[in-house]
Amino acid sequence: MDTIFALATSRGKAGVAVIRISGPLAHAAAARLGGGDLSARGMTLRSLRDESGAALDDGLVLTFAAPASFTGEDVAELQVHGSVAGVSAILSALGRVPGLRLAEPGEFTRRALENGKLDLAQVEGLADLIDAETEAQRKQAHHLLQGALGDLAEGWRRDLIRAAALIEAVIDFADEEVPTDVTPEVRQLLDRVDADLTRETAGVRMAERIREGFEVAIIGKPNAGKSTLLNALAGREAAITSEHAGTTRDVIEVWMDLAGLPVTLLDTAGLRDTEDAVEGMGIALARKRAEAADLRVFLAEPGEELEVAWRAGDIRARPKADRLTEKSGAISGLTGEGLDWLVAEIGRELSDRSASAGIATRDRHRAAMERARAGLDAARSILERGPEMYDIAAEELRNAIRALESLVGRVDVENLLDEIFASFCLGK
Ligand SMILES: Nc1nc2c(c(=O)[nH]1)N(C=O)[C@@H](CNc1ccc(C(=O)N[C@@H](CCC(=O)O)C(=O)O)cc1)CN2
Ligand SMILES: Nc1nc2c(ncn2[C@@H]2O[C@H](COP(=O)(O)OP(=O)(O)OP(=O)(O)O)[C@@H](O)[C@H]2O)c(=O)[nH]1
Ligand SMILES: [Mg+2]
Repeated sequence: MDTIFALATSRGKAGVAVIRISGPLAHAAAARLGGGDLSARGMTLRSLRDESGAALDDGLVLTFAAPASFTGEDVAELQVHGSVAGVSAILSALGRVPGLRLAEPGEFTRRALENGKLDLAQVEGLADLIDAETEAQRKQAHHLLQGALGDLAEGWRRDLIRAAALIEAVIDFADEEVPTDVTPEVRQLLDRVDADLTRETAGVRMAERIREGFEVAIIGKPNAGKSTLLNALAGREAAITSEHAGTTRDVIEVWMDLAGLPVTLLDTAGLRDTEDAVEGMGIALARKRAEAADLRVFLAEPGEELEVAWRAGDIRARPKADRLTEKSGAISGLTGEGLDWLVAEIGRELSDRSASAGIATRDRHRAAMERARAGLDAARSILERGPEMYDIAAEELRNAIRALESLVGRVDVENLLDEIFASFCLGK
């Protein structure tokens, strides 16, 4: 097994930078730069030198002995000054240590997976955690990293193994008097797992929204103040505004952390009938994006017709509150009136929806759970046909169990790994 190393913190100026080394030569390599023996697990301050004895930096050297490390291998860390030149000198010196090579993106985590330190769903959780930019994303990712999906899958797997064992006992004793009818217990086990799988599968859609972000489209007539509103919420001049109706044509996207939720706000062209071909293209695009968005803010007076379907949860905000005497439900991007109300409304609607998110977060999880359910459903209906069909039912249950095992990467993972690790940072 190669010994690999990489900068684990991001490149550039920083207080401290962490360089991680993992593999059989990790401790020897750290000792080579740090001078002298290092304890099996501990931290010492060392003066780091290259092979000619020239000083590189002073840093903390940490050692972890296999298997008690992040990767499960011998690991050493150099925690050095976060200097661009310093880090690059140390990385070059490590590159000259025979037997060491620079890690591929995600390679430390891949080793943690191979050594059973993390399961595949935890690896996905780790990737999501590193990508997390809002509180909702952080919580969801951390839950996955802690092994919540593996724990769920293990519970289901145990139930299905018990159900299969009960059925197989009947098959094995087919010629003898079977003491009890196993079907009530089997049915109960299968019903319970089926209900859990149904709920978790339904939650993936919302978990995906939290992972990828919600789209909220601002729509309204030209000149309603959509772009001014977008700029006020974004806190910067993301869109051009003017007194001319028909200013915005392209869809302007602004990412923001809205009450802990990841949201992309869309500013769109004002909706109206127009003879102008280019404006017409902008309006068609506005409609299309508004229809596809998770939520629409109608910046319009009640009764104003926008020809975009109103859906449950959509929000109406009346424009230009500063010009109104009756201000309820009105906002102004110009004066800031009502913006707290609008943000709270959007936040409340999206967090209500987020409550249905489950632990599973990806298409891969959904597909595995759907395969498990298909096997389980097949087993259940085959069981109804009597004991002579039990061997086929047991086979279906084994398919379901296998699908659950793929959830945590116990089986069928090889072809997935390259894809999953391709998105990892170098040094993770
Ligand atoms: N300096 C540093 N900080 C870090 C990491 C790291 O690798 N280095 N991590 C990297 O992602 C995260 C922490 N994750 C870690 C997970 C496991 C082990 C580890 O040594 N596990 C051993 C021993 C556990 C123990 O001492 O209780 C084990 O699981 O056997 C270390 C870090 C975040 N902070
Ligand atoms: N009094 C007042 N004027 C506003 C308000 N919001 C925007 N305006 C003004 O209304 C005009 C149009 O604003 P925009 O934000 O460009 O309107 P829009 O809805 O993006 O317009 P289109 O892009 O053409 O669809 C500008 O002159 C703004 O300064 C508001 O809350 N109160
Ligand atoms: Mg505009």
